[in-house]
Amino acid sequence: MLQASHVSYTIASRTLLNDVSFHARAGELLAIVGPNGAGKSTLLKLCAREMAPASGSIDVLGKPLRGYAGEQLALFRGMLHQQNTLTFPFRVGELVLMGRYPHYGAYPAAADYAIAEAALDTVGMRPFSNRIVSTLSGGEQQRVQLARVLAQIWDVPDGLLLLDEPTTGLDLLHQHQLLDVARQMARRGYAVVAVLHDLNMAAQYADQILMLRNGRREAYGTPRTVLTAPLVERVFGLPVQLLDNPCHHCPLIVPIPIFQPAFSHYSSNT
Ligand SMILES: Nc1ncnc2c1ncn2[C@@H]1O[C@H](COP(=O)(O)OP(=O)(O)OP(=O)(O)O)[C@@H](O)[C@H]1O
Repeated sequence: MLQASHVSYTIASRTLLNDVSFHARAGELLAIVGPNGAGKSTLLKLCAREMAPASGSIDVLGKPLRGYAGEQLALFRGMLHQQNTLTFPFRVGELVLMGRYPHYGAYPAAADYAIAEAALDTVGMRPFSNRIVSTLSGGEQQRVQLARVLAQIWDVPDGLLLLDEPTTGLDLLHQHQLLDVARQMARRGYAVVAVLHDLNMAAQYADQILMLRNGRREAYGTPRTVLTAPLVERVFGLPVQLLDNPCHHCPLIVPIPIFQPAFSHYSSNT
């Protein structure tokens, strides 16, 4: 579905991504993981065509990403950003219906309303349809934004769903619910790419993992091949123990704290 080949990105003579290649396949959820500043969001923005690579190529459905018109892309590529700022007091239902905008002419059709409602149902936010979005909690807003993106690509056969740290601000139930929805979208035939910080969530939900460090591809493959203790330790700088998750038959990463007491230099004598 999406093929990135030898992608590099430079800004102000600083290389943020260096020779990164991967394939996001239809039917699969690909997790991008890595330490802060590794280049994960930058890579996702390149995949969304919000920016263009300095070198290398990104193809979608066998065609260069840069060859698509913006309106064409909006029909099948949805992107959930880390932060979404609203400058107008939209209601929840209105905002989600906006996701359908690329698909309708002057006015939404009955099918667009139905899809917006179904997307809100999927994230459990339909009872909030009439609320002003800014009055919702952070996690509720995140779920509404996901519904908007889902509504956008709901009825296309081979959509591309890009999620940048989608579980931020969500409670335990809704973190899992969100990634379950993402995986269900993948199983419906979409290619789903999600930037995730929680390696155990990536292990549980991703079909493939791309691990970045300092803008470079450090590892790429199934959770079992990528999430090894030596690699996680090397990339994240934290010793971990690797167990077998008995519920999901995937790796379970247990960090081993190495930190000194943070306030030891403020002893009672000082
Ligand atoms: N416009 C910019 N100008 C200069 N540096 C930038 C710019 N945008 C991003 N960077 C730097 O590029 C690096 C990669 O940023 P990016 O947001 O892709 O990282 P990330 O892996 O998503 O990090 P995090 O996990 O903290 O969200 C960071 O060091 C960031 O400071």
